[in-house]
Amino acid sequence: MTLTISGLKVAVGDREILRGVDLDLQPGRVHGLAGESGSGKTMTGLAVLGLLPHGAKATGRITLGERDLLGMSAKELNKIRGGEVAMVFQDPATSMHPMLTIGRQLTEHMRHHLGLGRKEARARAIELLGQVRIPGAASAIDRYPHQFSGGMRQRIAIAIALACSPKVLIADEPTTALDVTVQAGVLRLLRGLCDDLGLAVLLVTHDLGVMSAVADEVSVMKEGLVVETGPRGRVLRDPEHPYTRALLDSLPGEKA
Ligand SMILES: Nc1ncnc2c1ncn2[C@@H]1O[C@H](COP(=O)(O)OP(=O)(O)OP(=O)(O)O)[C@@H](O)[C@H]1O
Repeated sequence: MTLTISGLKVAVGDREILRGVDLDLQPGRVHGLAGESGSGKTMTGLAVLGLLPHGAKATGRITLGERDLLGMSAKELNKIRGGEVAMVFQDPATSMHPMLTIGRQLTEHMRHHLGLGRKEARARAIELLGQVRIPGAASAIDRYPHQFSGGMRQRIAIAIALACSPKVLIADEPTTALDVTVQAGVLRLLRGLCDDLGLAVLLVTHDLGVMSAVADEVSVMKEGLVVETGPRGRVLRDPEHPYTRALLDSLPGEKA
């Protein structure tokens, strides 16, 4: 399902944080969103999920298929969030409950959103853990988050995000907190899931290396606006905007 953001503005008090963002996410495509710290990447993702900070006001349109998410009631949005649109955050330690087994975290989600019974939910949880390549899924399901490495925890967080078969996945700096040696594996996993499940993925990252590894399209944000958008190869090799060029020039010895 296509998710289209058009003319999205977000203000907190009289401060404009997003000043008219346009983005188009397509099924089976990874759309990378780059830009300096504070440019509004995270706010864009949070706006899609209806999770903006208290007091923030959003205008414009965010359409999922035919439906406008910005016009939805809190109850309707609650159904979409975690159901049709899911999110993976930078630090899996903060998005998972430390005192609950990963099986419990996976199944609660499905029981709540999909109304599955205990047994069914557990079977699907094991299947999901296999899908994100957790070894020995049938026994891993009864362990706690701290019993896994950071990379494995992020894979589990991805499994939780996928539990209700979302159409859109927003991944906000999903590999930034990870050791470089495991980053590539998590990115490959995201890419594979996008292809296999036809997910529309928004990959928020300040890291253009991450971008060049997996994104199909790239958008670059600066001060609350998308200043450039296009196919990855074109944007990273032949940027039109001086700011994108400056971002590329700041990469240590690496060009996309
Ligand atoms: N809770 C909040 N209330 C008000 N303003 C906020 C809040 N959180 C963030 N902001 C402001 O919104 C702007 C955009 O922040 P955002 O987190 O979207 O940037 P970002 O591009 O994701 O940066 P980073 O790469 O550092 O995460 C920043 O100027 C930030 O100060």
